[in-house]
Amino acid sequence: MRDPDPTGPQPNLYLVGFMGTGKTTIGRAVAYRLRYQLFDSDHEIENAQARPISEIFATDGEAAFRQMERKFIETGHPAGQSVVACGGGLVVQPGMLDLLKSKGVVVCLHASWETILRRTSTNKNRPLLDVEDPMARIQTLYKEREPIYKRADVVILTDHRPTSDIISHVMRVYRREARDWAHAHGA
Ligand SMILES: Nc1ncnc2c1ncn2[C@@H]1O[C@H](COP(=O)(O)OP(=O)(O)O)[C@@H](O)[C@H]1O
Ligand SMILES: O=C(O)C1=C[C@@H](OP(=O)(O)O)[C@@H](O)[C@H](O)C1
Ligand SMILES: [Mg+2]
Repeated sequence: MRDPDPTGPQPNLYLVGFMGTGKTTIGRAVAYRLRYQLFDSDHEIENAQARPISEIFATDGEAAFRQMERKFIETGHPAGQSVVACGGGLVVQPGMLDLLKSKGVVVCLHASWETILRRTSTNKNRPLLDVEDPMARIQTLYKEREPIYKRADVVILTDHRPTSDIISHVMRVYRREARDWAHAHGA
């Protein structure tokens, strides 16, 4: 089903949250329903660099990747009518959450550690979890990042929920938050 209210305010929607919470999957579906452009920060960086994230991490290191994420957010996408599925660490950089909030609505997808482990164990393209004990790494990183994720405009739980349910929830929340965002930003 497409958006029932295409006449409301149309600020960007930023999906943030830990690896495996469904940002890429949900972002694609929500962009389709809103008839917005979809940007996935990971895919944008891989395209610009013409190499996979694992290679960027291995060759240039994580700090260089974070710079690429920052550059994408600062210059690489339109100011409205876009859904941006962010890589899990993008929003954790200093100042980034407030920057995203100034540009649009920020929704965080949440999942338990067990769900994250299950959803990320099927592929090896997340270098930070390509370690001997991925659960320990998930827990450490999550604890570090949680204070930032909790400061999103809205946090949506995704454990044991079909994607269709989460998509509807994100749509509902986006419409409400978009009105508040437009009001606060005089848009
Ligand atoms: N609600 C869900 N229920 C079951 N599997 C899901 C759900 N959301 C995402 N997935 C699966 O989890 C994996 C990671 O999803 P992805 O969208 O890549 O997450 P992220 O971009 O947050 O890392 C994919 O295989 C996806 O199909
Ligand atoms: O959390 C992170 O630091 C990362 C998350 C990944 O994106 P997803 O959250 O889409 O898996 C990707 O950007 C990179 O592997 C680093
Ligand atoms: Mg993703």
